Amino acid sequence: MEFPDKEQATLTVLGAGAWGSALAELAGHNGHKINLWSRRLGNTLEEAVEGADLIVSAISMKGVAATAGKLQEIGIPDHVPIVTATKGLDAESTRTPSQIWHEDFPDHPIVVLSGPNLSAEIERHLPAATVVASADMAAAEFAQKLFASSLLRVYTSNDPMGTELGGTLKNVIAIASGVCDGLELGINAKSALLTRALTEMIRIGTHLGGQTETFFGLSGLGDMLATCNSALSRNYRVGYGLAKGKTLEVILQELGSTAEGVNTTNVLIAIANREKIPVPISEEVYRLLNNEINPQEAVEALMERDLKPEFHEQEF
Ligand SMILES: NC(=O)C1=CN([C@@H]2O[C@H](COP(=O)(O)OP(=O)(O)OC[C@H]3O[C@@H](n4cnc5c(N)ncnc54)[C@H](O)[C@@H]3O)[C@@H](O)[C@H]2O)C=CC1
Ligand SMILES: O=C(CO)COP(=O)(O)O
Repeated sequence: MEFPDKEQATLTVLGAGAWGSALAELAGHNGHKINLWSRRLGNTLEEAVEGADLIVSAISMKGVAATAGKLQEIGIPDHVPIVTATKGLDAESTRTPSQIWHEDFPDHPIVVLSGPNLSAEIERHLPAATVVASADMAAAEFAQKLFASSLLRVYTSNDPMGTELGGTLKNVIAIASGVCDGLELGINAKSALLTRALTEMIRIGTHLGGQTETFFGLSGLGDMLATCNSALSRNYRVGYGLAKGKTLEVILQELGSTAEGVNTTNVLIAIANREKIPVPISEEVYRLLNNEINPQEAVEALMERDLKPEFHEQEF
């Protein structure tokens, strides 16, 4: 499929929160025309997608299925790619955002955009890199061209599932990392946590269809490093706040925006139990978020697990 080679393309960005606004600004910086849609802006979805060369979804996980359903009723021309930038798992169906978009739009190229992209840094025009991944390489290259600039280096990938799961699973680990820093456990502990967390992400991520090497790239390890080391990350702040004795309710109220890791942890544990995949770090995050243990007990539980080799033969 050939995509339009225009100086000025028209992009529709669904979701005018922190990430949707930053993505709109990045594409706008390249001279493209942006139609921004959100429930609060007052324009209709129908108006927003009219004439779009590409549609970007940056809405929170909880709104993806309903918005995709509405857009399906409206209909969009077949060749228009849908780029999904949401990092989460659907609470009801356990599907990823790209799976939802693909089921509703089986004839459209679906592209996943994910990487170490803290929106507050992007808004300050600090340099960053990201990945656009799709089974349709021409569509990934089209998205690459629209977003790449001196502000954002964009790589392509043919592994949408691995790219999407890296960005999604690391939010659970960011909560654990915030706990680690909040309890002031030190750099040895944090290095151990993040390294074992990557093994855990690869174990579940490859089981769900991602490629191992993708988790070592920008959308996996890269995003884990960004999110697990920055107080700009809302998921990190959830863990940090819990370690400092705040309740989840108060932390989320103070954040006032999306921390996907909370819902993702619950869905991930449902998947891990169903598929019988061990996810010990995520399991402790789950118990902590659900008031079954306190932060100190979570650390003790991880330290006291059965002794074992670092790698199983079948891993990697
Ligand atoms: N902020 C960041 O640094 C980054 C965020 N992301 C991901 O992007 C997604 C959105 O995050 P933010 O923009 O930061 O969150 P936000 O809380 O700032 O904005 C959320 C957006 O989703 C919309 N929304 C929420 N529920 C909805 C529903 N039921 N129907 C339709 N729209 C709905 C809101 O109106 C708003 O436009 C999340 O999945 C997040 O993990 C990805 C990369 C970076
Ligand atoms: O995904 C992100 C950075 O890549 C944003 O992280 P938070 O959602 O934790 O703020």
